[in-house]
Amino acid sequence: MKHYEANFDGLVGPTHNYAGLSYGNVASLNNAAAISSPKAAAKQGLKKAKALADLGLAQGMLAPQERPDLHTLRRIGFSGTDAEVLNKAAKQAPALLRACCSASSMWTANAATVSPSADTHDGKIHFTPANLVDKLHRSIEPETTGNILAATFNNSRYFHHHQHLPEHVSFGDEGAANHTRLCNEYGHAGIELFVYGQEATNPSAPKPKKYPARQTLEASQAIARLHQLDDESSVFIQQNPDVIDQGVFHNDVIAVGNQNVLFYHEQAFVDTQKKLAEIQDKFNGHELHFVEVPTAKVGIQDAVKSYLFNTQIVTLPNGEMAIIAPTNCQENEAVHAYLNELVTLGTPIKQVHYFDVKQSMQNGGGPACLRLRVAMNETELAAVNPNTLMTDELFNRLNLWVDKHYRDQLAIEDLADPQLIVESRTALDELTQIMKLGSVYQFQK
Ligand SMILES: NCCC[C@H](NC(=O)CCC(=O)O)C(=O)O
Repeated sequence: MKHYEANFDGLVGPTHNYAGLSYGNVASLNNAAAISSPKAAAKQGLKKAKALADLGLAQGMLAPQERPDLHTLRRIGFSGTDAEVLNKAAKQAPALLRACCSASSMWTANAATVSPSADTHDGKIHFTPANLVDKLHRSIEPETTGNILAATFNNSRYFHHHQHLPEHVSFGDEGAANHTRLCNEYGHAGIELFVYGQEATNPSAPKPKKYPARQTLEASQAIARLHQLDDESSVFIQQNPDVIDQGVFHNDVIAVGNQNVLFYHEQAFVDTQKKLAEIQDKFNGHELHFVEVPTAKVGIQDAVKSYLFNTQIVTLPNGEMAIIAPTNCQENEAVHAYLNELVTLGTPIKQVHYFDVKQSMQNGGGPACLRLRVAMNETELAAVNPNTLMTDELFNRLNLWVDKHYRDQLAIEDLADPQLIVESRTALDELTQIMKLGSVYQFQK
């Protein structure tokens, strides 16, 4: 039986914009009110996804969400026709309108946490959409995320879909961005690392002083229970609160793992040595590579700016590992030098491939934020909705679809344009036909 780790990238939605919505995410705040290009953003993402498929990797796409989110605007009291709802929100509550227009579902690392069948008791792949309660614009994603995941992984024999965790800060959950799996081979049982920012039920435990810790230990533990993971194969690690205060709002901004490699910054975790020993112990004596990047080589600011750790580490068909990095890593001297050195260090990582995903980077989302990993065997992969899997044909179709429906430029004021509702719905309706998703959006119900 063959095994894969598929990446499901989030297709950038037609309203991609820079609204400065994510306090604690330095890029989002720094680029607030900049003019975006939804068309360029979607094409950058598609190009990266297609390049990974061309490298021989299993690659899928996840549909974006309906924005502006008229359903939420109506829920909070704006009434009338769609255009009236939008106009009233733009005048009376522009900040709420901006929250209802974000294309943030593109960062599918935050769509859900996924545990492959080799790790779970019932032998199914488990999915729990992230509730994303820390940010208003993201907290409106989970229900539709659940619909899209169910339409993509649409076979109950292999895929178990859970509801998102209760919508309270005690259960703040940001999905796979705070979850890494280490294993020998993708098809073998692995250990799942859950990295959290704070303990909700223990006020004396360490937490950041300035920026929010979006993930709680309680949420991570709930996911491990739901996904039927063993204690022997789960490790809970606290993220260093000091680095959260320096802009590391998710663990995937400071660490990433693949198979038997954990690539992380010296300052990433609390109790690092103890936790590495626990990982080693639970890994049952198999060879592990802890690739630690010292502050002396790459400081936290450089890591946050370049997104050195928001890279994807992938295993190529020839067994070598490659790093999929944003071009921002090439442009940062210290980081570029580090990556050039890394491929010579004798770790399994032998190649670096750079991609321009700047439209996403300007909102704090790198290559790793743009993808949700799903480790699968060939039977499970064959059970995935085939119209979501990247092929030459899907790539061409989606590029034409973007050309037809997406704007070249979008300014914050444009979010009040009722025409954007029509454009966005027309595009998404056509997309659900291309990807054969059925009715996953509110406007289709
Ligand atoms: N995993 C990367 C997530 C990036 C995302 N940025 C945003 O939502 C920015 C949106 C804006 O500011 O317009 C976030 O912070 O959750």
